[in-house]
This record gives sequence, C-alpha cells and structure tokens, in this order.
Amino acid sequence: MKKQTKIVNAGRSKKWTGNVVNPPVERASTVVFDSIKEMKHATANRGNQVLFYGRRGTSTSFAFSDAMTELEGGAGCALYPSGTAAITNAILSFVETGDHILMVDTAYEPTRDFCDKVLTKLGIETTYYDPLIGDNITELIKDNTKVLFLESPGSLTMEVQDVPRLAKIAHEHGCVVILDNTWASPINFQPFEHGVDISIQAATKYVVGHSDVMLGTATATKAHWPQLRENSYLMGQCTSPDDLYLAMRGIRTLGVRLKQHEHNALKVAHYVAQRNDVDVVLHPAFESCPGHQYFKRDFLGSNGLFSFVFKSGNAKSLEAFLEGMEHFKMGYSWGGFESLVIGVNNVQNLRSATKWPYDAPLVRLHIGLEDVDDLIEDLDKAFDRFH
Ligand SMILES: Cc1ncc(COP(=O)(O)O)c(CNNC(=O)CNC(=O)c2ccccc2[N+](=O)[O-])c1O
Repeated sequence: MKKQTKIVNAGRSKKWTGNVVNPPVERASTVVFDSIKEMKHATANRGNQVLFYGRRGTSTSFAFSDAMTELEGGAGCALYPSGTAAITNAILSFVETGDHILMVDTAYEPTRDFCDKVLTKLGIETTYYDPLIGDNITELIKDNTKVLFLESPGSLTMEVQDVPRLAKIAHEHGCVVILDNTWASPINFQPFEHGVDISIQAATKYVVGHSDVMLGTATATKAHWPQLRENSYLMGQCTSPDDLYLAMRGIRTLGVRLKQHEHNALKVAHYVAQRNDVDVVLHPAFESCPGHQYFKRDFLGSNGLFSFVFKSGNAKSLEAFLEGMEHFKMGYSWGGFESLVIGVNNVQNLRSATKWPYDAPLVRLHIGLEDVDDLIEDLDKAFDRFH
C-alpha cells in the first residue's frame, strides 16, 4: 500500500469503526461485564485492546494507536497527554537509578529540563552530545549507558543527525535508541528503517495539525513494545477520546498538509536566503544546514519549520522584527495551519556541549498554509523594521 493510501486507511479496522468511516468518540472510566467469565477474559487481555477500564483505552484510543503504529511501522504505540510526556515516559521506561543516558545537545528545552531536574533526582546521569558527533559517540558510552536520545533535526537550530550510524553504535553497546521524530513525522522519516527502537511524536504539531490538541505518542519495535506499554500503564498515562478523535482527523490530511507546508516554506527560505541581513538559513533541505547530507540521504521531504540567523542585531532590533507582523503570530508550538514566529537572542543558553557559532539573533519560522506571497510581504516589512 502506498503512503497516501495508508494515511487514508490507518486505524480504520471494523473492530473500532463498525460500518462507520470514523471511529466513535468512546468515553469511559468504568466498563461493566455480564459475567465473571467475561470479566476474566477482559482482565487477561486488558493490555491487548480489549475493553477493560478507561485508563487502558477505548475504541477511540485503540483506533488512533493502531493508526500511529501503522504509519510509523512499529509494533505498538503508547499515548500521552503531550509530546513532553511521551519523551519523559519513554525515557523512564528504559532506565533505573544508577543508569546513564546520552542526550543530544540540541534537544527541545523541556527535554533538557527533564534530564537536569528529574533524572538527576532519580540518580540517573545525563551526558549531552554534539548532534553531529558521528563515531565519536563511542567515547561517551559507559558500562551503565542505557539510552541514546536523538532529536533530528533539532526543533530550534535544525541540525540533522546520522540516525542509522548512531543507532548502530548504540546497539553495539546494548543501548535503547529513542528518536524525537516530530519534525519529520513518519511521513518524511521512517524511524524503524533507520535503527530507531522508540519513535516519539509530539502529535500536538503536524499530526493534529490544527493547534487545538496537546498529545504525544511513543511507538516501539516488537522487542521494546511490552516494556514501553507496561511502563506507560504503570505511570497512569491516558488521553481523551475527544482529543484522539481530532488527532485521527488530523492524520487524514497529514500528507497533503505537509506537502503544502514544504512548498510554502521552501519558497520563503529561498527568499530569506537572498536577504543581505541574513547570515545563514537553517533549513534541512539547504546545504547551509548542518547535517544536510543526512536529510538528503534519509528524509522523504520537509515541512514548514526552519530557522535563520541574522548577520547582526540585538534584542531591540529583534523585537522590532517580531512585533507588527500581520500573518506571523508570536507563539510556542508549530505544525498547525497558521504561520508562527519566535526569536531567540542567545541560543548558547539552550545548549551545554557545543559552541553556538553565531552572536546575532536567531528567528524560527513556522510557515503555515496562507498564500506564500502574503507571508513574504509580511517578512519584507519585518526586515525593514529590523534595522
Ligand atoms: C521537537 C519537539 N518535541 C517535543 C515537543 C513537546 O511537545 P508538547 O508541546 O506536545 O509537549 C516539542 C514542542 N515544541 N515547542 C516549541 O518548539 C515551542 N518553542 C519553544 O519551546 C522555545 C521557545 C523559545 C526558545 C526555545 C524554544 N525551544 O523550542 O527550545 C518539540 O518541538
């Protein structure tokens, strides 16, 4: 089945939908049984998508979980109330006190905060590594290293990692490989074809695609699924069927939306690249982006999120650039239909193992589905305000 057909059909087993196209919004805490036999069957199969109790899921979550499992190419998908919850719970599923993990230095800031403020309390040590470290990752692996965490590309500075190479080395040392694949989604990067064991989606972004749901997923290989599923349950992780219904709706247009975001963003990135006040465009599809060669080799496309760095400027000029936009709203998150912008004056504050080579401000753009000429006109005026 081709990718776009898979997107249309994912998760639509008649087990969940009956003769209706979409799964129901099945809300539940208590599930009742007519016999002890029925109750025993449900209890024995409570981890295998049999209705048992709200926290174990209902037809809505079984359908969405199946859909993500199919799109990612995994063995099972655990659901969480946010992308951050998916990241933290996935890591916690594979470590214990006394262990050590390797975390990419360009990880999303709350991922770093979890390592520094929670894992440390649990006696779990984190070493941050250069996203482009390559074979030298071997020197950072210790006897108690249990997890290698990647985020490729980094969601702020866009470094693309050599996932298969790093995964191979990690597996040679018995580590679990967890990838935050939110930027690409499984549409543009198939994690398990590149050596990943656990693939994270902040479904909040492109999967939902409409900036109206907080949701995370972690999809595992056959070898790692039982441990991820059990730990997800033990941590009481569950999600709202209403949110999952919206996320399932998001999946159906994920392919076509990503193509439009990609088209628009490439046009905007080429416009930004020719601006004299711009030092570098950090878009994985551009040679100027660190790890571009891995994007070309491993990715099937790009999306609406990229960054650029000015040649000069300061907090005041950055504020003038950001304020007054007509279409680019300032706000956190990305992956919805709307265009967004954030500015960062000091990227170095967000990393600890690598030197950020620029002094001027960075801007991250999320290119939405607006007409791209309107977006470029908006940026034209913003660059004029920047001086
Ligand atoms: C790759 C990746 N992975 C997980 C999450 C978390 O998802 P959640 O929001 O559903 O918890 C995210 C959420 N992303 N949110 C943002 O990028 C919002 N921007 C920021 O947090 C931000 C703002 C200023 C400076 C730096 C950052 N930053 O992204 O690090 C993500 O980008």
